[in-house]
Amino acid sequence: MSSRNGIVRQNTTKSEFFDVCCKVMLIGDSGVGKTCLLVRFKDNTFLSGSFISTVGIDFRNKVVDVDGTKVKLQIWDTAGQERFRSITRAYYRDAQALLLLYDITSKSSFDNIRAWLSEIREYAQDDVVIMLLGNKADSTQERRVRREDGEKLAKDHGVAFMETSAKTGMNVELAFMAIARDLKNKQTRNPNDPKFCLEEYVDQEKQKSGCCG
Ligand SMILES: Nc1nc2c(ncn2[C@@H]2O[C@H](COP(=O)(O)OP(=O)(O)OP(=O)(O)O)[C@@H](O)[C@H]2O)c(=O)[nH]1
Repeated sequence: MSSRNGIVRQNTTKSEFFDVCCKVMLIGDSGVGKTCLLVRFKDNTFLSGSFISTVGIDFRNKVVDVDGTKVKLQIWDTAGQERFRSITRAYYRDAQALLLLYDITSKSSFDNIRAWLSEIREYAQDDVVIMLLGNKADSTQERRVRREDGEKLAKDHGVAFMETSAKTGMNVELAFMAIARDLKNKQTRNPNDPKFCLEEYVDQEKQKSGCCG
């Protein structure tokens, strides 16, 4: 253990020092791309080929740097299938952030977002950070959900939004890094520091990168 800027730096393995640790959960219907998004972020690769559904719950760690603070993201990848719902519900309470995914080529996965949001309200912490992601943005020919509809839904529920592609990597780093920044600020902010606004930050970063998502 070591100390930096008044924050106790901890480690679980020699190569994995961190200052703050946050639990992030990936949720959404089966097949929307939760596992692929996580693998893209963690290993910068795309899992193509046959689709193997997650059974129950799985997790991976990644330590990222936010303005010199090492943030350990413990990312829980949940099974989207209904039959595993009682298992995943049990993990909601510990999550500080939720990445809620739909698939832009699947109208039903988008329509189910309202039900997912109700579930979040019921089982997650009141101050949980939520980001809505419209994944598979590379599949332009098969698109069934307009970006504007995703934006509107997110706005109606006061959550940040972006479209992503686990296949091309579009916005994947941005989504996780924005969450890491928000959670780091929550844990290390002095009472007089200005509040961090995730939605504003995401909009600024999307404009900077010139990316439409
Ligand atoms: N074109 C495209 N395909 C994707 C993308 N992300 C995932 N896929 C494909 O979608 C299928 C499902 O992806 P998964 O990541 O396994 O989906 P999941 O949400 O984890 O599914 P469950 O584990 O059942 O909840 C796979 O065949 C992936 O190759 C993407 O960004 N673009």
